[in-house]
Amino acid sequence: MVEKACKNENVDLENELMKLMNNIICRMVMSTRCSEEEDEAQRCKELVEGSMELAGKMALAYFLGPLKKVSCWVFRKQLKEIPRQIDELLEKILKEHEERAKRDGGEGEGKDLMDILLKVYQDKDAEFQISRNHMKAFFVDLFIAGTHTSADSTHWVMALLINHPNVFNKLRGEIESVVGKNRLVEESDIPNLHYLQAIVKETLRLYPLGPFIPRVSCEDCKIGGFDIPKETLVLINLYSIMRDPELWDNPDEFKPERFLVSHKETNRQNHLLGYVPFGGGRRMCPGSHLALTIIHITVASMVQCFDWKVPGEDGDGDGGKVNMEAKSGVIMSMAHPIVCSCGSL
Ligand code: HEM
Repeated sequence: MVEKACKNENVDLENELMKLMNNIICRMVMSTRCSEEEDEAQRCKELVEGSMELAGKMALAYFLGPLKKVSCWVFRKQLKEIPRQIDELLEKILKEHEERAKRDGGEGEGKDLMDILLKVYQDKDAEFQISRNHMKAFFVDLFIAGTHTSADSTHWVMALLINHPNVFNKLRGEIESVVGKNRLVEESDIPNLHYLQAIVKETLRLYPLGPFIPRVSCEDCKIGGFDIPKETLVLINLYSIMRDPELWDNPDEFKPERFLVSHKETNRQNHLLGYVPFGGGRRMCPGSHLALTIIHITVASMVQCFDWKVPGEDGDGDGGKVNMEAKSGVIMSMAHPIVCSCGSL
């Protein structure tokens, strides 16, 4: 990004954010990065994208009921091929980790998640015995659930900031007053960046990445006056809950200030007002803290270091607005990814 800013070239934000989030998860899981030379992480990214696309198509067919069985037949080749390729890649990386651990006698530095799980896997006295398949499934979960979600949410935050220069400037002012002008913003600064946190919260309220969450009724029940028989698939519409005018003042308006209240009050409000971008209950997103940490530090760095502009109608790089339309599908991504200039300060 710095290179592109220096050359005054346009940045494809969706692509850059996806690379960044993939790098972060790859580093956590297996100490590798997603760059041109290191194809393992790049391969992970491609396989995750393939799985997401397939999962989206299958989910759509599933929700349409009778098409469920037909879709398994239509996508049978991909349903076999993608998991086989993921398994092959993960097996290779697991073997490399095992060999490295043997060489280091288990004392190597910089342990990643794979090293930690391998230790539990090899420990015959562990309280819970995990298998190789457990480990692989866990890594796939982390990649599928953790990369697109964080990248797309950051994308929405930047879109709203570009379209609301007053909010952008106020955020930059906050970063300057907390961090100063002589160093880069760090993770430890985040608790003091209240306006930043409010902006991210407000973005996730308006653009929840998973707008619907599925549940299956375990017994006959009534919801909102409707009879729901046992074992019915129910979709909970998080998007509508978070734009419900009964719960939120001017629900369609981007107003981060609504979250600038004391911590205690925010918790009370979130509870009462149905703030549910990460779902709720037992199956609530277990990655919410990680996601927020990543989104906060990414947005703060992008606002601290760069000026963001999308081309205007005359294509002159000034005063343009980002189109906020969402793509149709089970994930709420931007329909028109941002391509913009990012002059560095
Ligand atoms: C802004 C980013 C994210 C958003 C908006 C988000 C949202 C969600 C939502 C709405 C659910 C369904 C919850 C429910 O059914 O009640 C979910 C589930 C899940 N998320 Fe996230 N997520 C994000 C980031 C992450 C990250 C970074 C990870 C892990 C690295 C992660 C891992 C998971 C997993 C494993 C589940 C399934 C939980 C289960 O079924 O028990 N998510 N997420």
